[in-house]
Amino acid sequence: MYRHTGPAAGGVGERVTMGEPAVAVRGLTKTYGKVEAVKGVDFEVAPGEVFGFLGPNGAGKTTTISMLCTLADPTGGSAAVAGHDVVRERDAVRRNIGLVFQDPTLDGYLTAEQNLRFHAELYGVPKALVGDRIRQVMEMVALWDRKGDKVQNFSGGMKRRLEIARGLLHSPRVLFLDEPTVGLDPQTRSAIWGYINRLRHAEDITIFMTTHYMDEAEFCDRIAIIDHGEIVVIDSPEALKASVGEDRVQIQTADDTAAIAALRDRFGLEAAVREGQVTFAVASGEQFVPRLFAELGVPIRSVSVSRPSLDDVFMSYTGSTIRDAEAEGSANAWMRAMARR
Ligand SMILES: Nc1ncnc2c1ncn2[C@@H]1O[C@H](COP(=O)(O)OP(=O)(O)OP(=O)(O)O)[C@@H](O)[C@H]1O
Repeated sequence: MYRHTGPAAGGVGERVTMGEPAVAVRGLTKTYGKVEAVKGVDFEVAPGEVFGFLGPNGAGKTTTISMLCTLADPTGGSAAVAGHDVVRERDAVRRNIGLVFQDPTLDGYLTAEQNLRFHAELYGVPKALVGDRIRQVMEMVALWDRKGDKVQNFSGGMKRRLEIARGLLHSPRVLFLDEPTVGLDPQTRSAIWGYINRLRHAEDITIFMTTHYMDEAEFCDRIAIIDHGEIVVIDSPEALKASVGEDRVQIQTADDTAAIAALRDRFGLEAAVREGQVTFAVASGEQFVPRLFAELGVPIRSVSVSRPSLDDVFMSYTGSTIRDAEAEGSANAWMRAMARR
């Protein structure tokens, strides 16, 4: 549990030397028995960056973040956070990081403020600073007026906001957010992103987050796409979309197999069924659609054309959409569970 991972009391917020990466990872590997959860990943995150790990369920995001937060031991490679090795300098790493994980770890029977005071004590935040700092972080997530309420009466979104406030309380150099908005309604998700965006301007902090939501990945300065434990590509969302270039066309047809064959034979296009629709990429979708209707030879029920999105980037680099990858992962998990019976 989170509270057991606190560092020895003492120091808050050691400074990262200028120019030193906030996170530096070399050949980081984690295996669980036969499962290679993370297969030797390499990347660096610059100070002040919002860096996102984007991948479907089971891709290895939580395992990576757990190793960076010293909650899991790597089986190979190395990682340094705020200049400290995650294996040899655990306490120094823990002093310099804040964590917001998927499962809430707040004490429901305590008030919001009591939860934060408990955390401040655990992290050795100087007593003279605690009151002001609690107010500052609670105002940042718009919970100051609820400070005296028991957390068990909070909504899911309020709890997540309080966790973010708690993660920031000891002025960490790097804030780790594992799926910060998973399970929340769209309105609360967008509010949380508002807080995160304000936070990056208000605090001198690096943010490392994981997500499987494409729209959230758009907020990151750079994203690493992770699939089956490997990083497939790292770049800014804009550069990744530009690298894909082509428009995505999706059609619903009376006969998908015939449509895929016709696209290959008549237009030289490779198409596949994605999310239940025949999907392919062309340079200019709008210009291509009239030709498609005229020449495909298979009745088309509907057509949609979209500019490259991170979905297309994901598909282009992994050969699957993130939703199909998640569906495949669930099916595999189900088959493994049935095989064990
Ligand atoms: N403690 C564990 N024991 C055995 N296998 C594990 C353990 N933790 C993770 N795994 C396996 O490692 C792989 C990566 O899991 P991980 O939780 O890192 O993925 P993820 O990308 O974070 O997915 P999610 O978004 O669902 O959390 C999966 O195959 C998972 O089943």
